[in-house]
Amino acid sequence: MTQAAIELAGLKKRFGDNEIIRGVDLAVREHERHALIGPNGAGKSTLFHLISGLYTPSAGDILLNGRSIGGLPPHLITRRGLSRSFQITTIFPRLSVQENLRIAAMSKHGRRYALFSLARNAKEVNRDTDQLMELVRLSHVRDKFAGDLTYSEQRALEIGMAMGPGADVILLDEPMAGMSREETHYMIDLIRNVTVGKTLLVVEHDMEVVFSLCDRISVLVYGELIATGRPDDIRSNARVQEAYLGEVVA
Ligand SMILES: Nc1ncnc2c1ncn2[C@@H]1O[C@H](COP(=O)(O)OP(=O)(O)OP(=O)(O)O)[C@@H](O)[C@H]1O
Repeated sequence: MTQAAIELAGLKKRFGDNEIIRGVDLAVREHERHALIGPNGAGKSTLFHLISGLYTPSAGDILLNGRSIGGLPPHLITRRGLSRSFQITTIFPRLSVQENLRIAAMSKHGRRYALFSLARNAKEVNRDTDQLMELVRLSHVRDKFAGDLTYSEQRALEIGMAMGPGADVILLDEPMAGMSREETHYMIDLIRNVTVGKTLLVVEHDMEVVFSLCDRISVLVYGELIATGRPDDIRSNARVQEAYLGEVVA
């Protein structure tokens, strides 16, 4: 059995008297694509904020590739190999696609910058930038301002930005939000490609995306996981049907 890429152990988050995450245990396996679903307000974003270091756990622990990251700030968690995208777009609109991805690629090399290795690093950064651009299929718009891209191209760029730091664990928060069916299908394929050999944890409301993209699914309801399993098991799980899926898939 492979080691978990992300492990949550008795994880809790309280805001004042309100316990939003109420003791979550979860092991996201290395190299799996794992979806986190649940009704509005279940705590999905809060869980992402905890894993990526924006929030500090009230109790419990978070392990990344077997090492505790609970309470570490976001930049140190990124350095340990975890990267995330946000519900809101986080690209630089007045920079080109190439410049945006270059910034992301540079953050991978940042710590190794030294006077005598500048030239070599610049070459590596350029190579990584081109690779990223190909991976998210934006080479044909490399010189366009990010702000002038179509909506789905911007989301693809955002995924490229998240991949840039060389992360092997990727968190995507509602990557399909606001997309047409056609754009959604394109994006499923793109995400499948960019996450080969990586671990993906994705929050997504679109059940077609979840069922076709992910190996396993976890269902969060009122801050507690009520089920984790393969798509077919989740689809036929009576508790999940009652708590969530019944409302979503007619
Ligand atoms: N900083 C905060 N302070 C107080 N309460 C918060 C804070 N952040 C989130 N909450 C509360 O936690 C609950 C869970 O919110 P969260 O955004 O994590 O849910 P979600 O499952 O991501 O919902 P959605 O699907 O609508 O995005 C909500 O009741 C929200 O009001």
